[in-house]
Amino acid sequence: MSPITSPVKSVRRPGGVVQTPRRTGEGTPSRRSSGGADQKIFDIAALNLTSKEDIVRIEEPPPKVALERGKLLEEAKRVLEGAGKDGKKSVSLVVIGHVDAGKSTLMGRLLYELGHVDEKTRVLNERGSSKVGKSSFSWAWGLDETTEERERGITMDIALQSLTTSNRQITILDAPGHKDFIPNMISGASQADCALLVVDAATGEFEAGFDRGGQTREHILLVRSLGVSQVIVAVNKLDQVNWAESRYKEICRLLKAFLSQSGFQSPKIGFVPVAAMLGVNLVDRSSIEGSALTKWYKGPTLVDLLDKLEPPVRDIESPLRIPISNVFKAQGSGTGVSGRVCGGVVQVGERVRVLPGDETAVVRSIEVDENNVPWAAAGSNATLYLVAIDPIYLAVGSILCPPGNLVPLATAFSARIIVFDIQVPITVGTSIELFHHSRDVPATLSKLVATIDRASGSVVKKNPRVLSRGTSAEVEITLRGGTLSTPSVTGRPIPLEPFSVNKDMGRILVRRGGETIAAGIVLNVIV
Ligand SMILES: Nc1nc2c(ncn2[C@@H]2O[C@H](COP(=O)(O)OP(=O)(O)OP(=O)(O)O)[C@@H](O)[C@H]2O)c(=O)[nH]1
Repeated sequence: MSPITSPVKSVRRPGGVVQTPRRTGEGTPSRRSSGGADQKIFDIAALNLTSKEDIVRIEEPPPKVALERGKLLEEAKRVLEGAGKDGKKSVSLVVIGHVDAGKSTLMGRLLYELGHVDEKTRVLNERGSSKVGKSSFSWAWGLDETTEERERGITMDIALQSLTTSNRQITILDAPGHKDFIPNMISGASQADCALLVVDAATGEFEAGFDRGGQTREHILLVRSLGVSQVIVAVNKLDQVNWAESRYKEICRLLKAFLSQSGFQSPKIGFVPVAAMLGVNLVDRSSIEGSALTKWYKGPTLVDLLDKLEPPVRDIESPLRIPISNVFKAQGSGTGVSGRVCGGVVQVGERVRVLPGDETAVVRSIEVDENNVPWAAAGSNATLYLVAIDPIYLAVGSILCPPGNLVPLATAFSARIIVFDIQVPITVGTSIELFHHSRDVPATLSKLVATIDRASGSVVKKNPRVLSRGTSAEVEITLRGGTLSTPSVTGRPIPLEPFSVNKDMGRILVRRGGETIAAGIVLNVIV
């Protein structure tokens, strides 16, 4: 079969390898990676696949499976139930919020406070950022690693980090806030269990993010639609408003109402006042600056809240599903792919099928949170090093599954969607951008089957002419071919599974003209 040509985007692993993205998506600016000294640039298109080196790689004897299936499941269950390494439960957290809310600064400072960033790196980032006149971004430099991100002072792609608290092992996905990079944010959010929403308390800034068109609102709706049900809200930059309790309370009140309306339940929403740049109330608030906050705030710190995040139930009994969010050249032999395990368990030595396509690969090794592990179960954000496959068959958006239990391929499917707060109603034939995990493809809303009552699920109107804001509806979606900017008639099939079979695999987002217009779940594959 012909090689897969779907667009490639990247998720960076700090200090690791980076792949140059080749995206064609509407509203998705191309991103050039700087290729820092410790970063190896890898472009699939530039690979010389017929070189001797690659042939040797492909022929390397693959490792053997260590555990028989039943034993593997037993062990995975035991570890997940009784918690993982060091008795810590694992959760993944996407950091979201409007542009410049302070997401990268917060994570950079938190990693430092928790001892995950050494003093030498901190000083280097401080000096480097000050040299280019961006000293206020020195903490963000710990996550924004590319030259372009550092020069522009914005996050453009997802940065992966991990940190530990007393009871949790947390994988952090720092998402870009700028609206041009929403597709990358969606890719990160679809790999997360929980969200950390950062909002800027400064006068006018919170409002800019929260008003219609602001990313605070859009990110909340997106993460909830992608299955995230726990959120911590860090009300940041309180130093900018003189640590005013009234401002904090007002922001909490507005956000709580919007979060509830978006489907978050009260016990799963936490609020915490912070000043990321000064490090106040992240791990403690004992500093001089923190004393202004302690006059009225006696609640938990950010770390206290992180330490209580509850991992959702992991579906390890279901067949293996790993949507690929990143592909890169491995050091040594093979190709690295990373993504969230959305079902089942994978172990070293297993053969996996890559969909779409006819190819299989063997798992040479697995990394979770930068540690080598013998297996990875549902819920893990894992990196798999694959051998016995030509890397040209590995692409962002493809799915890894067992050769004997494939994900159906679809060019048309039915879905239940909820229409967001849109200005222009949706009509039959609307051209859309369909998002499924890290894949985005051109598609058409080919049929409006019925509008549905959100509470009872019963049909309100069959064959409606239009769908307006807030409507819930059953629709049919047909993929189109080509690229998002130059679509053609026939779409290539993509792997899709109904929500009733696998929740993580059955969620979709619908965008039009750079705006997210609906979220939904896959009901049935039609063809
Ligand atoms: N005064 C003050 N400034 C802060 C604080 N936290 C972050 N900033 C500043 O806010 C600006 C934006 O910070 P970033 O961390 O890059 O924001 P971001 O949300 O990661 O930005 P994007 O990812 O590009 O959306 C920087 O100039 C920071 O120094 C804070 O607690 N107080």
